[in-house]
Amino acid sequence: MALQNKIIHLSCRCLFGEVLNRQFASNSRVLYKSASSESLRITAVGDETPRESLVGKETRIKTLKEMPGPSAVGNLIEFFWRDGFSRIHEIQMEHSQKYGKIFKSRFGPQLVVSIAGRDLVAEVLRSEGVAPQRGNMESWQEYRNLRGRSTGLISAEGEDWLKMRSVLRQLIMRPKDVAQFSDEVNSVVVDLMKRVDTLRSQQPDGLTVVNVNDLFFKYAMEGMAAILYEDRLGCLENEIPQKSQDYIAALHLMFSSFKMTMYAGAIPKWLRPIIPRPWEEFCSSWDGLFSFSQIHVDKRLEEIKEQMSRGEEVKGGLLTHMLVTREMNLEEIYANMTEMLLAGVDTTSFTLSWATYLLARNPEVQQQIYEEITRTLGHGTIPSADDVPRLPLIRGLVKETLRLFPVLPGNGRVTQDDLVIGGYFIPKGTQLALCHYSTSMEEENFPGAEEFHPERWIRKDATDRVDNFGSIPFGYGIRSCIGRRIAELEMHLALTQLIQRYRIGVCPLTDEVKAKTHGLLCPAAPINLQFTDRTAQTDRHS
Ligand code: HEM
Repeated sequence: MALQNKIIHLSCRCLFGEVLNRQFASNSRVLYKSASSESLRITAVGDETPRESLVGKETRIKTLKEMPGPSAVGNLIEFFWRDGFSRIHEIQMEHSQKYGKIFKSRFGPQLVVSIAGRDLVAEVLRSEGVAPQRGNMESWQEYRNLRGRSTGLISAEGEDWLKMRSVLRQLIMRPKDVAQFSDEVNSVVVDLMKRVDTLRSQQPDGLTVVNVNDLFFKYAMEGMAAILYEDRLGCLENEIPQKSQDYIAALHLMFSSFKMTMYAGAIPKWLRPIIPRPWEEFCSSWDGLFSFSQIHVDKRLEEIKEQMSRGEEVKGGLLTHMLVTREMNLEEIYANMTEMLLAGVDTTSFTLSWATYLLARNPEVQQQIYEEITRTLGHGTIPSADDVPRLPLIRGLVKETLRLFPVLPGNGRVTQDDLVIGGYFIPKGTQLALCHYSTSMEEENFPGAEEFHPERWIRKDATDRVDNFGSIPFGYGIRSCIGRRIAELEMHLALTQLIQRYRIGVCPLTDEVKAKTHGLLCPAAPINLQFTDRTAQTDRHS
């Protein structure tokens, strides 16, 4: 054992955020840690002397072998026989109830340690280094090497990731940076409302929008194009331009093969000549996505060049800034635009679908939110990013939706140091799965966890921080979602205007809709909703 007969440093963050460095002895079979210590980073330093003051307060650190978890065969049956891939969120819950807040699973040669406790998740994320690694991205990197493409923020690691992250962080991480996109987003919201009117007018009842996710997919795509490419695609028009239809089809293909993008890497390379299809589809869907982004980036680049050649001042948004400053090279810009689009469309559209579904099924909550909006903005005022802090229930609505339906039900990390988590020694290089879905459904983290209560997120006063590692749908810390503020802006502005204008109701066509995992947590059946114009009468009754 690598740590045999050595002193280990345990660096733990106490309740007040202070980092405590401790030394403990290890011998051939037993490692020790303080019973009260939390996240622990371990470094072997080759000294055998235990700190006397700690002796007696210690508990034994257990090994991975001792960690409970489902058997490898059980996992195989669960995933391949019982279609576990579409029930990852449920399996998380079942396993955490059965094996506890930390357990191990084996997927072929890959050992994964699942962390299903709020405080343990907090420990892992709070003890991260400067460039955390999310998971095995080998297949993504292999595609990029094959085509001479750059990695983007999702697929990059180490120095490459740090460089790109520091560029993008300055541009889109703070609410005030994305507030400047308010007008662009609102112009897309106007098109969204027109589209709602058109779609419901095509139904016999004049109210129903069938499969709202299709609508929100187009809204999210249009919104992302407006922000990322500084361009409009016409996805929400009655007649979608052919070019944009092709893009949408390409994106649907990309998203529908998302599972493939996640699992193609799991198929060993030597199997590719025998089963070539997964890898081929994986590559061709990436080809489509990269070329989609490249067309838009190149178009903006040409416009900038022309403006410069005419001696005009170049003004613009995110892409213009990136192209003019060249803090990233062109290939890195293509890659980041591609990966941000991939990350930003389905995530936002599924969340909007769930949010409207929850509003429809909870009319009293919808009415409270409507009243907050009219009280704060009056009737018909178009909200901007600056208004959102004055609409705590709209923010609570998005948070509560993402708690109940976290688009990414789990997240990954590869440990970059030896760690002790939950009393177990976890060697460097171990794949961790952070079980966000199960922590967000735990009663001890969220009383009445199954219920929809947007108001649970409202702060009572300035000291009341509703930080809860039980629900961190955008992740936490240095490697968290870079697009969080963009996604929130798109969702807050769209939901505020939808609630202002319509009473959203359940439709007889839709019964209860369950969630399934398809890469992301998405509705297992189409969500059909009714959008009734609010009038003086419907304003008062829900
Ligand atoms: C409801 C909407 C969204 C949700 C719930 C969401 C959630 C997440 C989560 C959980 C992660 C992983 C964080 C971690 O590993 O700690 C992530 C990463 C990421 N997201 Fe989002 N996301 C959303 C929208 C967006 C949007 C709109 C964009 C683009 C503008 C975006 C771009 C990214 C990127 C580039 C990363 C990788 C960051 C890095 O590795 O440094 N996301 N997102």
